[in-house]
Formats: sequence, C-alpha cells, structure tokens
Amino acid sequence: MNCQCAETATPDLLDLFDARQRLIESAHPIQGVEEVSLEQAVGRVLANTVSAPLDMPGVDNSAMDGYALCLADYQALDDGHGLPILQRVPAGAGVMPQLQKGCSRIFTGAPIPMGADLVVPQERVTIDSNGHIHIEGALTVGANIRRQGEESRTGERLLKAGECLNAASIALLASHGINTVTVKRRLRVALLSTGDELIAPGNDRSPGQVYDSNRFMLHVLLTQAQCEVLDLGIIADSPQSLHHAFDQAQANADVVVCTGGVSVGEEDHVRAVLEKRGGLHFHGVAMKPGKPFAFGYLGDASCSITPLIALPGNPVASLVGWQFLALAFIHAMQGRGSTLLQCYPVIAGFSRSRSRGRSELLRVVLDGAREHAVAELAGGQGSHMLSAASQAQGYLMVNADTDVIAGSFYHYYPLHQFAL
Ligand SMILES: Nc1nc2c(c(=O)[nH]1)N[C@H]1C(S)=C(S)[C@@H](COP(=O)(O)OP(=O)(O)OC[C@H]3O[C@@H](n4cnc5c(N)ncnc54)[C@H](O)[C@@H]3O)O[C@H]1N2
Ligand code: MOO
Repeated sequence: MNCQCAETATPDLLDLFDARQRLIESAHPIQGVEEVSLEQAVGRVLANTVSAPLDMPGVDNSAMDGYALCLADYQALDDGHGLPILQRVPAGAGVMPQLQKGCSRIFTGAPIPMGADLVVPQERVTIDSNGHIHIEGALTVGANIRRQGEESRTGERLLKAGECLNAASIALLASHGINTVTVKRRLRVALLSTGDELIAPGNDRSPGQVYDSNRFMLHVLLTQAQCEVLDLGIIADSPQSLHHAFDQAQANADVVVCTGGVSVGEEDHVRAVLEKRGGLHFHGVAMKPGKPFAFGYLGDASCSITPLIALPGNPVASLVGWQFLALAFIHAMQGRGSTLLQCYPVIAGFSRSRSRGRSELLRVVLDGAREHAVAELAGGQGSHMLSAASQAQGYLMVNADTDVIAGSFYHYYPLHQFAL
C-alpha cells in the first residue's frame, strides 16, 4: 500500500505529503557519475540502464539431481525393462552428445544432453542389477528443465537507471559476468548542529548542557543514504557563527543539513540567516514531531545555489523530519526513481487523545503474535525522548485532530523502508 494523503487542520503549516512533494520537485539530480566495483556498489544509484549481455540461463539445464532422458525412449521400453545410463553430466560440463535409447545421470545446473526432453529427480528412480533405471510416477516432457533465456534474453533490460543497488541486483549483474557498474557520484552533504547548550559526548557536562546526539544520528543516516558527510560540528547560536559555517558548506557541499535553532525563539537564527543568504521555500509542517522543519537555499537563485534542510533540534523531531521529508529530497538529488512511502493498516492496541492541527507519527512496536498485527507504543512519545525511537519498529500515523481508539485501524509505516 502506498500512502500519500493526510488530513491536516492548521492552515499556516504545510501538509506533510505536500511538503514531501515540494522537496522532491525542487531537487536537481546530480550529474556526476563514477565506475565502482560490485563490492562497493551496494546502496549506490545506477546511472545508466543495464541491458543483459547474455541469455539467462545460458543453456537449457537441469533443475534437479536425477536422470535426463527422452520420454519416447522410456515409453518404447518393453515391460519390466529399464533405460541404461549412458552418460554422466555434472554442472559445468559442455553440452553432451545425442542420447540414443538411454539416459544421462545429471546434476542440478548441468546442461541437458541433446535428445533429452525431461529430467526425473533421483528420488523417483530405482536402478536394477543391470544398471538400468526404472521410474515411479508419471512423466511430462519439459519437466525439471530450466530453458535457455527463460529469465531474460540478450539485450533485454536488467536494471533501470535510478535504481538503488541491493544484494540481489548486484548478484544479478554478477550472474551476467558484469563486475563494475556506473553509479551516480556520492552527494556531499555539510552537516551541523546549532545550539550554545550543546557539547560533544565524551566531555563532562555542566548543568543545563546537552550532549549533541542529533549530529551522530544524522551522520549515520547520511552515511546510510550513501552521502559523503562534511561534518562542521557544533555551531554557536549566533548569526556570525552560522554565516561562517554556511560559507564553508557552500564552498564544499552539494546540500546542507542542519539541526536546531529553526523554531521561533530569538535564539533560533537559522531561518533569518537563511533568508539573508538565499531564500526560504517553506517553514513549518503539520506533523508531530517535526513541525519547525524548514527548506531553503544558500546563494543566488539566478546562478548557483546550495539547498539547505533545517531539521528541528528536538532529537525525535529531527529523526522524523529526516525520514519523512529530508530523505526524499536526498533520494531525488541522487536521481533515485522511486519516492513513494510504504504503509499498511494495523490495529492500535492503545487509546490516545488527538493532536491538534498536526498529523502525529507515533513510535510503535508491532505485536505480531495475534491474528492481526497490533501496534503498541514503544515508550514515551515526547519529541525529546529517544528511548522509544530506539525501540520502535515503525510509525503509526494518526491524522490531525483524530483520537486513537484501541481496536481501530491506522496507517503503519515500517521503519526499514527508510534504510533502503
Ligand atoms: N514558542 C514556540 N516554541 C516552540 C515551538 C513553537 O512552535 N513555538 N515549537 C517547538 C517544537 S515543535 C520543536 S520541535 C522545537 C524545535 O526547536 P528548534 O529547532 O529551534 O531547536 P532548539 O530550540 O535549538 O532545540 C530544541 C531542543 O532540542 C535540543 N537539541 C537541539 N539540538 C540538539 C542536538 N544536536 N542534540 C540533542 N539535542 C538537541 C535542545 O537542547 C532543546 O531541548 O521548538 C519547540 N518550541
Ligand atoms: O515538532 Mo516538535 O518536534 O513537536 O517537538
């Protein structure tokens, strides 16, 4: 099920799916490509369509360990007589000569000898004292033969430009003898946290200070998304510090991702600096958590711009903003084809009162032991509470101004889709 709709009730906030669509439509896919070995290709985006250089399978071959024979030869035997075993064909053998009133001992993957039109698995065969085979059960022409080209013919499309390579698609390329592939170059993303209260983990903390968790989280998420991360560290809550960081980001990165300082307080400078150095596409999305999400650009729109995604400071708001919004933009920049979110209905195992004006993304775990999967809260739902996020298997989306009623169905978004 693909879910691309949500009802919202706060007019000054953008609907989550509209925001997502605007991000995707604003992205200019990068042009650069590079050749990588298959070992390095996982998660990378295919730059060109790949056509099959070979038929697959390359020859008719056996799907079973057993005996290859011609049905007519077997049917022509007198009662009580078996077929002699004339050949032995292991996988990797060349195509064997014509069978003449006999059968071949054959193994899975081995080429079918000329004249044979079926393979019978060895479990259905007995061998008499003359070394002849006798078969139990009915026989059908073509049984247990994998035909040349039945999966794909030479020249057919194997993989489309824009596909993200996974283990199976890499194996598919390898199965055709291909060992390198042309992929989009990695996006360079400048990453920064803002906030005077932030300190790096590993240091002693004074009262009121907060360890910078978001930058670690986003570093992981960007790396998972195959981006090259330019980590600009913790930036103080001042326009000057932000200007300096954005200078570096503009000079060295394709995209900027920052976290914190994007809400409405006078210590929140990201939006003002962004508007001064470039422009704002939108600020504020009707989602909980993640409301103060902002999207804009640094630079002059008439020449070269660097897109900027400003995620909220609250850690779970930052995570959700990345997964539902920022990642779609990064994928579009990488030239990835598919952008639909996957969800399916599950039953809520709990009740909860409505969130005003914003769709809520509750961090849940699924209890799959019952007949229908039931979602339970993974823990506290505050946007500062990473514990539940760390245990969650997915999000239950609850439309704005809608109570959660135990036993009713809601859209469930599995988390694994955000790591693909
Ligand atoms: N008057 C209003 N106040 C707030 C609103 C609002 O609409 N009106 N929105 C609230 C919502 S919703 C969110 S979400 C937060 C987001 O605010 P900012 O993006 O400006 O984030 P900060 O104020 O810098 O920090 C918020 C919170 O998160 C902690 N934080 C920040 N960065 C990090 C980090 N890198 N690692 C860990 N924790 C971080 C920070 O210490 C604060 O506790 O605004 C609400 N306020
Ligand atoms: O969106 Mo905020 O993320 O609700 O705390």
